Amino acid sequence: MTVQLAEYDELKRIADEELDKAYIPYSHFPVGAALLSETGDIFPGCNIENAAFGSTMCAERTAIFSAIAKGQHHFKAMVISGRTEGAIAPCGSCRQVMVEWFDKNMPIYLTNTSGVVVKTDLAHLLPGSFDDLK
Ligand SMILES: O=c1ccn([C@H]2C[C@H](O)[C@@H](CO)O2)c(=O)[nH]1
Ligand SMILES: [Zn+2]
Repeated sequence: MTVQLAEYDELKRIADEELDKAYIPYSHFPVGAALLSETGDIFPGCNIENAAFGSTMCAERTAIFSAIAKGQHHFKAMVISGRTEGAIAPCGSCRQVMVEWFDKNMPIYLTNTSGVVVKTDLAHLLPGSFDDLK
């Protein structure tokens, strides 16, 4: 599965843009995501916190669930961004949700706003995952 450089650049731009949309009154830790569907549409996501901390939604799942709600089931790439020192890393819950929707080798780019980019996939992020359907 190939992702064009222009597609990556657009995903990265949107993931970075989402950092300013994150609702983070509790952690002050913004996360941005952008998901490219097979149809070429891009679904943005930011983290959205809640006073009941467990009701917080991560940026990655915001993007994935928004795409599903639009009827998209097939995806080509995801970019995640953080204002972190190194590359941002998705939490365990997000990795499990990704397994439900992404191919094991779909490119996932873990980035920050200082130029770090790590290209990975679910085979590396969640090896040996529980995966009933595939
Ligand atoms: O994969 C992750 C991990 C954490 N966060 C958010 C949740 C919370 O708002 C903040 C601190 O955990 O970062 C994400 O958006 N994605
Ligand atoms: Zn998460």
